[in-house]
Amino acid sequence: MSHISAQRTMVQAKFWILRKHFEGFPKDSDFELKEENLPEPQDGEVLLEAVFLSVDPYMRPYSRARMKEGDTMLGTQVSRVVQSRNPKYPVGSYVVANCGWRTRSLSDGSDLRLIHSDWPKELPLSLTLGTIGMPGLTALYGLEEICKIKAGETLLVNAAAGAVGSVVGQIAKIKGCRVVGCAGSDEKVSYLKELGFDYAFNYKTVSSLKDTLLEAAPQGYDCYFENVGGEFSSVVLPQMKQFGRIAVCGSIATYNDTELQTGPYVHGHMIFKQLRMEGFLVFQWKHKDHDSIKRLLDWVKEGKLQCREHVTEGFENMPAAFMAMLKGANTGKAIIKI
Ligand SMILES: NC(=O)C1=CN([C@@H]2O[C@H](COP(=O)(O)OP(=O)(O)OC[C@H]3O[C@@H](n4cnc5c(N)ncnc54)[C@H](OP(=O)(O)O)[C@@H]3O)[C@@H](O)[C@H]2O)C=CC1
Ligand SMILES: C/C=C/C(C)=O
Repeated sequence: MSHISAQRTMVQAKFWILRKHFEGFPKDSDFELKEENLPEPQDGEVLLEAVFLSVDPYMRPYSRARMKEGDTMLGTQVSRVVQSRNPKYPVGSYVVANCGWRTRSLSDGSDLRLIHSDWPKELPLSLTLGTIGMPGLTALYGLEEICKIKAGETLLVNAAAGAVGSVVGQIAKIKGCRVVGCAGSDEKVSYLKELGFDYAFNYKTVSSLKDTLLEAAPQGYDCYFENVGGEFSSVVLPQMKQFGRIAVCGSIATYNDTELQTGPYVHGHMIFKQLRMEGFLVFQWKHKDHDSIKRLLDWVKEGKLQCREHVTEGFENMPAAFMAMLKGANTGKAIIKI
């Protein structure tokens, strides 16, 4: 009898594993879809059902640094609590969960952030994975903690139509800056103009990146929010102003490289322009997240911060959505909807 009841309470979960470490750009065959049965939650545990999942650039470098072949693809999701033996997370509540590419998961609560029940009805919960989540916090901290941006300054941001970049540009505008952004298609450039960027260009079609940067800001740049890395930076550095600040947030142009890129050395510009260049990870300011999330949410509610999402339907399409994001298919945050 007890055997029958145990069988009845199992639920099926699907999950994507890293079948083979990526070599260069990821391939379909690097991923594998698996299934397993999950038991009922034990004391302190909850059973989660994924509603929205995130695909992010960090999954590419972190796959090598933090995963071994056979591991579940890492990542965050918005999930609904469907069974609970943890009073902090009642049935029906929603959480941001750090449980990877999975449809259902058991959690002891340690990797969850509750989305408060007063979350505005008119806003999709998926924003907690984008503008009002990790990418939005990255934009805010990079600007305030690293660039220490001030009204009247000129900022350059690349991958500007993406999850982080679109928030960077808009916050810089809120703070009274002149904002120059670039992205990889004309449609994205139109979006940047809609968002209020002062100058936007398609880095894939300009005849000279150097001349375009010069035209956009003849006096140079006070701050550079670096999302891309590689050759692009070599062109930007000479155009920084004295005492310019560079927030090194990401290096997506190099994540799929099999050999290290070399470029012009930066030292001359760093010294004679007295530049400050600092790499950072968003988690450094975790202690500020609670207040920062509220600030981002308030800006969204006030209409000062606009959000766009690139939504892919279906858990089975996660690898395709991830690879498409790495190729630039997304405008705004890349999200998977179950
Ligand atoms: N330091 C931190 O704590 C964090 C860092 N990041 C980093 O920020 C960056 C942006 O992340 P996120 O906003 O989530 O992603 P995005 O939503 O911006 O998506 C990635 C975008 O990168 C652009 N891109 C891809 N390949 C290249 C290339 N070779 N050269 C130039 N642009 C390219 C594409 O846009 P396009 O069409 O314009 O080329 C693509 O849409 C990444 O480098 C990421 O690793 C993100 C979160 C936290
Ligand atoms: C947390 C995200 C890190 C990067 C580099 O994307």
